[in-house]
Amino acid sequence: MLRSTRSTLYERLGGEESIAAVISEFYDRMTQDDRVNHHFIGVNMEVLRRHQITYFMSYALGGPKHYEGNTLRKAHSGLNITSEEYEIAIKHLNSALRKFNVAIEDIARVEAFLRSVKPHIIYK
Ligand code: HEM
Repeated sequence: MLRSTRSTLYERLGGEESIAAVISEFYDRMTQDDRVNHHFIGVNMEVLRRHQITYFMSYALGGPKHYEGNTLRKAHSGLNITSEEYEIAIKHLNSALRKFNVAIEDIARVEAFLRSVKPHIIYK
């Protein structure tokens, strides 16, 4: 069995195709959730989905793609995202990762990364 130190999260999640599926599931959940979906009114979801996929692949998961979107701080400035809304996003992403049978310790790694960028996303 591959030891976790011998492969990247990107590889263990199954590469680009699986990550795209997780991100789609994540956005389905976010846009169906009345507590947060007002943030996505008028947003080009296809562009957002693509940026998210490359963002996760390059920064969060150690994959090969290069993210070319806005910085997280710039993308979320003015959106007034609260800490509670951020927690809802974490829960939906965890559920999406579980649905695709990602190992619990890898889900924890993704969550730890996302917590490290929380100050860039929420409104203070
Ligand atoms: C949990 C960690 C999060 C990460 C890693 C993240 C990541 C990103 C990325 C990479 C983009 C694309 C930037 C671009 O298009 O150049 C983006 C845009 C956006 N995010 Fe997040 N996000 C997070 C949480 C949230 C939350 C909690 C909300 C709202 C409830 C949110 C709402 C948005 C919106 C509305 C945009 C589009 C802004 C626009 O196109 O004007 N994000 N996010």
